[in-house]
Amino acid sequence: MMSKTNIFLVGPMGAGKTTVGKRLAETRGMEFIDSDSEIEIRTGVDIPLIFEKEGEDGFRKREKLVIAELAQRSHVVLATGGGAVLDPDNRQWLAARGLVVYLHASVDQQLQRTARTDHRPLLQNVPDRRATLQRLFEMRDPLYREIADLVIQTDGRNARVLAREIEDHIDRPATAL
Ligand SMILES: Nc1ncnc2c1ncn2[C@@H]1O[C@H](COP(=O)(O)OP(=O)(O)O)[C@@H](O)[C@H]1O
Ligand SMILES: O=C(O)C1=C[C@@H](OP(=O)(O)O)[C@@H](O)[C@H](O)C1
Ligand SMILES: [Mg+2]
Repeated sequence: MMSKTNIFLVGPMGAGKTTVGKRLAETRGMEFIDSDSEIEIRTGVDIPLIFEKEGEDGFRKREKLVIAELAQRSHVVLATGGGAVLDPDNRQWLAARGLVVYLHASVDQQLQRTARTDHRPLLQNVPDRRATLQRLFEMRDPLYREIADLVIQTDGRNARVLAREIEDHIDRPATAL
């Protein structure tokens, strides 16, 4: 499948896109790119500062530029940010240019895996992190599903197992996908 040489990971914060993506790229000998890291490299500042100075809108514009460009690459594993699918153009580019893997996680699991992080501005200074994650998830889950070629349940499963499950799917004959 020539058009599917890329693997694009989508899903909510704490699904493990960055962690699983790195591992997958390593085992398959592919380049790993994280759209958030790419934005930080290009701007020279971190994501929270971009939100602070430019708001979420400013961040989304930068995210869109990066995704438009990275989706044109070949043979990459791209971990997107949890909100990358909000933009219809982003969804179209991702769907057209790679195998889209939705890493699914329950809100409880998202909450656990984002507990110690201070680099996710949407979860900072909110009165109820669970309610915030729940609201985002309800809004975004249909968008992840809209473009997913593959949905992987991540609750209680480690990154190694998840990377292998994705590999198993990729290496199956195309008819079985
Ligand atoms: N399958 C997993 N099992 C346990 N912990 C995980 C798993 N995937 C990720 N983590 C941990 O959860 C946190 C968030 O993971 P991350 O890869 O940054 O998620 P995302 O990029 O989807 O927001 C990190 O501390 C990471 O080590
Ligand atoms: O869900 C979101 O809107 C966001 C998720 C983050 O990426 P991760 O999903 O990798 O945490 C990052 O892009 C930014 O903080 C916004
Ligand atoms: Mg990430």
